[in-house]
Amino acid sequence: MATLLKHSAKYALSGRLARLCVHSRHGGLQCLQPCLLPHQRSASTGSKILVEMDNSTGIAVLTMKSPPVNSLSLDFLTEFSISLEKLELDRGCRGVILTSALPKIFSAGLDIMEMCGKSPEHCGEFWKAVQEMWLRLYGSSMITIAAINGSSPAGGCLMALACDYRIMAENPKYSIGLNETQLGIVAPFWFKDTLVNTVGNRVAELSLQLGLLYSAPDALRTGLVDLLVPEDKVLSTASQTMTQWLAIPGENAIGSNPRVSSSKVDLTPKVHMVDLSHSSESMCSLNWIPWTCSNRA
Ligand SMILES: CC/C=C\CC(=O)SCCNC(=O)CCNC(=O)[C@H](O)C(C)(C)COP(=O)(O)OP(=O)(O)OC[C@H]1O[C@@H](n2cnc3c(N)ncnc32)[C@H](O)[C@@H]1OP(=O)(O)O
Repeated sequence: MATLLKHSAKYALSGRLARLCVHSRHGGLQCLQPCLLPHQRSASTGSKILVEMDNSTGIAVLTMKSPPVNSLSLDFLTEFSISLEKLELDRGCRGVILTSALPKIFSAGLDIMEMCGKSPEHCGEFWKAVQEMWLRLYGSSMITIAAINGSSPAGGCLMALACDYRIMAENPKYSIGLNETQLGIVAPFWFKDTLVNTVGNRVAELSLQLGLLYSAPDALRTGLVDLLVPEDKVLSTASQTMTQWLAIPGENAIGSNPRVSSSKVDLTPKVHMVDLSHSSESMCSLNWIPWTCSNRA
């Protein structure tokens, strides 16, 4: 497992996800139904994720559509990771916009029902799925933009932080942040490192210790998000921003993957910087599931 995590999420996780596609009892790829739309667009939808791909631009929109709050259940996370893996393997896809179909909510974070009264085996499977979601998103070779069109606490914030750029609706009622400590849960080091890489040490320290949820304007001030726009402009702005990012010359200029924009050059190493290798075994064991740790204490 250590070697698996040390290498890029892209290939390391393919095997497991591929097996899930075939054998998953959680639905996964089996429920993805492709269909064609005009103008070189294609779409596939599962029960919780809609993926729309524009083949002329190489931009995919991944829309979370799991009412009431897009909570990150095991089923959701499995479908999410499979959808992202499919896009990663599609050489025509260069950028992914992550957004929500639900009014007022981007994602409520981890599904609390997955953390209560479940067997240790289930908790282990769930926690691995959380890690896989993060590895796949943070380690993606595609440009990833979060179009945050609603509140996004805890694991929802982690999803947004794992993207390259964050655009949020300028609605002061929407909040975002890693509020785990408010729930009596210690955010794992890779949650922390993802936040530090975005907002810096001091803001991350205050944010995590106090479990702060920021309003959209405060999130912009602290650097948690990069841009606020009117709610009805979140997706169109994300598309425009994506086009700008994709215009940066590809890495083929320096003899590497032609799909990958050079703006991603510093991103893949972020997964390595967060040194998962030394602790990956324990991360994937029950000892490293934060809420079971606090239960034992
Ligand atoms: C180590 C890492 C550990 C943890 C990371 C995490 O992600 S833990 C989860 C943390 N999430 C939260 O703290 C979010 C809690 N939810 C909210 O703050 C609000 O629900 C939210 C998302 C702002 C939406 O508010 P709104 O007023 O629009 O809806 P309401 O609160 O009435 O919720 C609607 C129904 O959704 C259920 N629900 C909400 N959050 C979750 C969740 N995280 N998991 C599962 N279910 C959730 C809520 O219970 C309501 O259900 P209902 O049956 O209608 O009563």
